[in-house]
Amino acid sequence: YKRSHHSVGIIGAPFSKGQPRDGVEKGPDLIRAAGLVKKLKAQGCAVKDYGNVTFEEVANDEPIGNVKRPRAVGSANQRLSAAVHAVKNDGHTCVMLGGGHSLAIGSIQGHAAAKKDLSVVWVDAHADINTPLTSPTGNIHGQPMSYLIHELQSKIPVLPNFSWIKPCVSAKDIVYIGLRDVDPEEHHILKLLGIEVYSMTEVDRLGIAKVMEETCDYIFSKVKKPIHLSYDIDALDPSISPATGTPVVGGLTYREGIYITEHICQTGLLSAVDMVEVNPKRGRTEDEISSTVNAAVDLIRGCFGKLREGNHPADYKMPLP
Ligand SMILES: N[C@H]1CN[C@H](C(=O)O)[C@@H]1CCC[B-](O)(O)O
Ligand SMILES: [Mn+2]
Ligand SMILES: [Mn+2]
Repeated sequence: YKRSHHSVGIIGAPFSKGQPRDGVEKGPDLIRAAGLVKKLKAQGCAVKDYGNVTFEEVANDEPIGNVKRPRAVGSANQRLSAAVHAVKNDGHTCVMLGGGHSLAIGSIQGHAAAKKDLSVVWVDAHADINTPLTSPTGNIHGQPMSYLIHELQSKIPVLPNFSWIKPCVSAKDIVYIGLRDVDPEEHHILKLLGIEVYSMTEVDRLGIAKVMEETCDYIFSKVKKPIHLSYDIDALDPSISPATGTPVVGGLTYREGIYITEHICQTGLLSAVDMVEVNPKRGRTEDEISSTVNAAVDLIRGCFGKLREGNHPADYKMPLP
């Protein structure tokens, strides 16, 4: 039984403007209300909740090209980046509760500011790697990776409130798991950059255990880097997590989703995790909302040592008669 002490810093990022559906800003407080802090403490973690980042209102945030809400998204991510950097400087593993996936821009940027070279494991039905010029919708939650990857910077136009972003991830340090709805332009980018992808086809073909074994072999084949796990709740099958903005059938089972976090945890290299795209307004019933929120909580608990075999404190002593 591997004993390791987890120190967790939680940041709420109630932000929805990287995508068109209201409600995703409710994610952080819903996940807290489901008992995340108490449950992490109960499994032996030290937990500090840094509260929610406050985001400035941006008026007249007209699209640039087809890119929607660029000024609000750039400003929000600059604030989030500073908050994540501070949590890392305090020595915690950072948990960023979204909010939409555009927030990965600030989360990864702030993480890289503190830890330099990162490996990124992106668990998602989608690649979120459109550039502002390839995006079919202009929604920035489909683009966050493009602003972060060194090899794509020649393809990124200047955007207001985006000039603070410094590309910080190399294509070779990225692994995708769960892809099943990738735009043609994104597919071209993934192939062009030779990015490691375990789509749902590979999950079916190899099984999740082999996917995780190969993922870790791949990211550790060179020097071991701190892991940034960016988990979009829509990676899970909509039968488990329907309350999300862009659900896609044929997703990860609850068990596969948890296996991913258990496996990442045992590497001992998890340094930051995003849990994004929980949107209560996309749940048709309370049960759909609670199933989605509880899955998010359980995935985070798996990141910090919760095992399905059970756990017990290292210093546990059986009661004596
Ligand atoms: N249908 C996908 C694929 N590409 C689209 C886009 O770029 O707007 C959608 C993005 C989902 C973002 B999400 O993964 O953060 O939910
Ligand atoms: Mn997604
Ligand atoms: Mn996403």
